[in-house]
Amino acid sequence: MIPAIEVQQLGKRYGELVALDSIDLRIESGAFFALLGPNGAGKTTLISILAGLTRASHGAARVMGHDVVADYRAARKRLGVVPQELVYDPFFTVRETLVIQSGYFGIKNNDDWIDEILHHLDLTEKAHANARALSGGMKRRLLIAQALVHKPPVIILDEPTAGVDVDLRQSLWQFIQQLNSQGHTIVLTTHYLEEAEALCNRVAVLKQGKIIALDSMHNLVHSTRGYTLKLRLTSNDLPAALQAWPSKQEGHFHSMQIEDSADIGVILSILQEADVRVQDIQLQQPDLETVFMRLMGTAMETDKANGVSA
Ligand SMILES: Nc1ncnc2c1ncn2[C@@H]1O[C@H](COP(=O)(O)OP(=O)(O)OP(=O)(O)O)[C@@H](O)[C@H]1O
Repeated sequence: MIPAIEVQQLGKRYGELVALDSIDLRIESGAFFALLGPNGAGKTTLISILAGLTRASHGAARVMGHDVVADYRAARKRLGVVPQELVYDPFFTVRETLVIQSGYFGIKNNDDWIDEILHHLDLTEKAHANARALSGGMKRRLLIAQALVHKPPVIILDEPTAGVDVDLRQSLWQFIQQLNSQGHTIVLTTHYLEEAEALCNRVAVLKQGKIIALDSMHNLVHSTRGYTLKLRLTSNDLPAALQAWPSKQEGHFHSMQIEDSADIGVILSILQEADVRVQDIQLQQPDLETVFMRLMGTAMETDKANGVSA
């Protein structure tokens, strides 16, 4: 099957700065894909190249098999991008904006689909409101609607839920999941790692223009061994016998890294011997956030070893 997105040795420089460092990436059709990374990692640069807004310095990128430069129109038609920045045309109403956007893709009589999008994004009541009169969250919803007017098989959402309230977030994800189950490929960048973990089945992590992890969400999250044991104790300090244990203080809790469940018994018996009582105990499985933080730490250590400054 043709991959939804295929990127080969793709690089982008801004002067001396390497925003993308010869990356290879294949996103299968039908995936719900998370593109993660800290600020400045290169996510938006990659998206801009795919959307034809930025020219790569070298390498190739294809959307549904169409080269984003040589076959720009075909590639662009297959892609819907929700940009990170709130850009909108202040002169038009919500509905007019969507009709005009449909026109860019040569689509006439798009009313039924526009109504459906407006409904799912809870914008029906604002259909005749001027775009400039919308709240920030509503403007973001309009951007999402604009990206969907031509029913693109590949949808890229760059931080789509920034500034969107909890209720709408839920209904937005339901809609996006519905589109994914109908066969649309979804690529999501977000700093809300919980959202990415719940929704996406594959993930790439970018750091300083390089892909430092690429795997299924399940494999990536379970690549980290061990658990976090959180303890609230009657004493502020850990007993001497536990001082060397990998741990940190988080509010009232001591957060301890343990390898396996047998460690729990060891820790509890040390506490009992030291006459320290446990007021609250929580055991946390590794999650995407733990893995992400570790990956960022490892990448920094590798950079230091290679003499790269952060
Ligand atoms: N037009 C530009 N001119 C110069 N440098 C740029 C330009 N656009 C991006 N950069 C730089 O390229 C690097 C990658 O930026 P990019 O916006 O792709 O990161 P990002 O992963 O999307 O970050 P964020 O999570 O903050 O959105 C950054 O160091 C940024 O400063």
